Amino acid sequence: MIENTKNQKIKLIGITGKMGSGKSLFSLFLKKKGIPVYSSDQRGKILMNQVKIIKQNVIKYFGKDSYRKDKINRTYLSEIVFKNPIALKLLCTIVHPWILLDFKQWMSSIIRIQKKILYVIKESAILFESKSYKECDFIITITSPKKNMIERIIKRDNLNEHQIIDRFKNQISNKKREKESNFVIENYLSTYHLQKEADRIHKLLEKFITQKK
Ligand SMILES: CC(C)(COP(=O)(O)OP(=O)(O)OC[C@H]1O[C@@H](n2cnc3c(N)ncnc32)[C@H](O)[C@@H]1O)[C@@H](O)C(=O)NCCC(=O)NCCS
Ligand SMILES: Nc1ncnc2c1ncn2[C@@H]1O[C@H](COP(=O)(O)OP(=O)(O)OP(=O)(O)O)[C@@H](O)[C@H]1O
Repeated sequence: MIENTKNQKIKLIGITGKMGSGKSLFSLFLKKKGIPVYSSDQRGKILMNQVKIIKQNVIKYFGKDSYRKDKINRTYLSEIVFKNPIALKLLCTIVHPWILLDFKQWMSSIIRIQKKILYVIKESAILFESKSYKECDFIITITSPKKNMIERIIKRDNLNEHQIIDRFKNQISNKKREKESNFVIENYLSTYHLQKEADRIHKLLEKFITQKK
């Protein structure tokens, strides 16, 4: 929970789920309602391109090929880290402190600009693994059948099934996520259905938050 300048409390909602579960789409539906969304994936990659120390460390430990034309070489790094948990941990150690700092700065700017919002969203595939869940007031897990997730990622990204499975192996089980979550959204129907679920959760959150004040 974060306090704005008027001592109003803004709740932090964590949205998580395995790769391709639909957490970005779910967050987008809430964003369209005016809810600020911080995407850890997106910001992580921007920071890897922009922050000099990250760049220096990534090159130091993973080699010059980690960057191509000054941009992070996602294919090269993915091939290394998603096959090797120790390498992934090292990359996370380099990048995550910067994501945490960036999130704090983002939050401060939201508090300055937005006076009326009740909650903000932090979207992260690794909300639990990174321990960020501890700062959240409510946690939403998006789940999908494995088959659907794989189909969607193949359609969206230039990845094959083996590469997708390698990433899944580095993510905690849905059982563990669900245990710590306030809401679990099953995304196995249409995107229209997911949108309706986002509407329902938005109303519930508004109700809970205003009741607790
Ligand atoms: C290796 C990188 C460059 C690959 O980039 P790419 O564009 O292919 O993937 P992207 O970052 O969009 O992530 C896509 C999905 O991969 C999975 N994934 C990414 N990082 C991790 C991780 N550290 N642990 C487990 N799964 C991960 C998530 O499901 C994520 O949503 C990138 O994933 C990376 O730098 N990851 C480590 C830093 C990190 O943890 N960032 C925040 C992720 S929430
Ligand atoms: N119910 C659905 N029906 C059809 N397509 C869907 C559905 N839900 C999500 N998608 C699509 O599947 C893809 C993956 O969804 P999304 O990007 O939201 O997943 P994610 O959990 O954020 O994945 P990642 O961790 O890789 O970022 C997107 O192209 C999205 O538009």
